[in-house]
This record gives sequence, C-alpha cells and structure tokens, in this order.
Amino acid sequence: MIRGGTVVVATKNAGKVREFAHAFGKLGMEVVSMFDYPNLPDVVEDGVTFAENARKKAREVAVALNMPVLADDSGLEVAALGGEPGVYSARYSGEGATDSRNNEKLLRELARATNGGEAAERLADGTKLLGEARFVCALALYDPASAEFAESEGDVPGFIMNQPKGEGGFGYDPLFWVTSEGKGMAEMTMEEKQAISHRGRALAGLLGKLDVR
Ligand SMILES: O=c1nc[nH]c2c1ncn2[C@H]1C[C@H](O)[C@@H](COP(=O)(O)OP(=O)(O)OP(=O)(O)O)O1
Ligand SMILES: [Mg+2]
Repeated sequence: MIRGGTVVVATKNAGKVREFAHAFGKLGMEVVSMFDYPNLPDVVEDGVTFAENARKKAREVAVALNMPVLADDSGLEVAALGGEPGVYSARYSGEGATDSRNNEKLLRELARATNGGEAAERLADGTKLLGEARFVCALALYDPASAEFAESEGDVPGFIMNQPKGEGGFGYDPLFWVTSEGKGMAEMTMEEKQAISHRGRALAGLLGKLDVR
C-alpha cells in the first residue's frame, strides 16, 4: 500500500477521498483516487456483498495500474427495510442517483414501512427516530505483485431520523443518528466521525493487520 508515501484508493466518491486523506495524512501519507486517474474504466459493482465489491474494485484497478490499491465498498442497512439499501446504497434512487435523491427515497420508504413513524421515539427537539440502521464498510487492499488481499470490515449502529441534522459528512450522514455519541453523523467533525464510523473502524482493523502505525 505504501509507495513513496502515497496510497491509491480506487474510489470516485469525494467524501471517501476526504476521509481517507485525513486518516492517511495523520500517518504522513498522501492519498490519490480515481479523480487522479480519470481514464481508467469503471468497475462494475455487481457483487452480492460489500466485501466482494471491495475486492473487485481493488483488484481491477491494481491490475490496471500495476501497483497496490485500496478499495472501499460501503453502505447503509436499514432493519425495517429488510437490510436495504445495502450494496445498492449508491444507486438506491436509480439512474442518475445523487445523495439527496437517495436520502429522499430512504425517507419515503421508511415512512411507508413505519406508518409515518407513528410509534417512533423522538429526540429532545422532536426529531423522530424512524428505525434502526447500520453503516457497513468493507476495505480491500490488493497487491498485484503477490496477488494477495488484505481485508477488513467495520460497522456502526444507529437510527434513521425523519429530518436531516448537521452539515458535515456525505451520503446518508445527515439522516443517521449515532446513539452512542448522542449526535447525528453529519454533526460530527471528521475526527469524531473517524473515531466511531464504519470506515474508521475498518481502516483501524486493516492498518492493524498490516502493522502500520
Ligand atoms: O460514511 C458514510 N456516510 C454516509 N453515507 C455513506 C458512508 N459510506 C458509504 N455511504 C453511502 C454512500 C453511497 O450511497 C454508498 C456507498 O456506495 P459505494 O459503491 O461504496 O461508493 P461510491 O459508489 O459512492 O464510490 P466508489 O464505489 O467509487 O468508492 O453508501
Ligand atoms: Mg460505487
């Protein structure tokens, strides 16, 4: 993974790039992403699990670049939706999906599944906690020289709120309440998020396996 202090991350998600840049920056490493390699073909994310997709993204890009590459496949699992959107989190709202359309669909589906949240618990400010959820992150690092993977997974439990809170983060963060912190995910600083998030936990696990400190 460490080549001249640079980590290649096979992602086109700017939010992930910011978080990895922050985490690896603390270790004195720089991050480059698929924004720096715009001509590489897209990887088709047709795996059934986060881990499968992470391995696919890492291996295809690593083989194309002939160097070690890290990939992240992540998403949101909502209990009342039978674990959806899961591996479909990025494309939940279909063709041309965006974070805001995905969040709108999530609220629509969860309102339907919970009868408008009629039995929902409320936070002090009246925000409804519509249902239990968790974020999951699978990380895979592939080294084409050895043809070996290093992998790690992390998750964080919480609840989906009926209205957004906070300006930070990306993706589904504005709707995700982290009970253990008493805060919305988008209300946290990057440092706070990294300490408790699915991605932070997965990365700590991976660095532990690789003995990077
Ligand atoms: O910390 C997070 N906070 C909020 N939302 C998050 C987070 N982590 C993943 N998510 C959501 C965003 C996207 O809807 C899906 C990831 O999908 P996923 O395919 O792994 O990433 P992506 O397509 O955005 O970029 P790429 O595949 O190039 O890495 O889960
Ligand atoms: Mg993706």
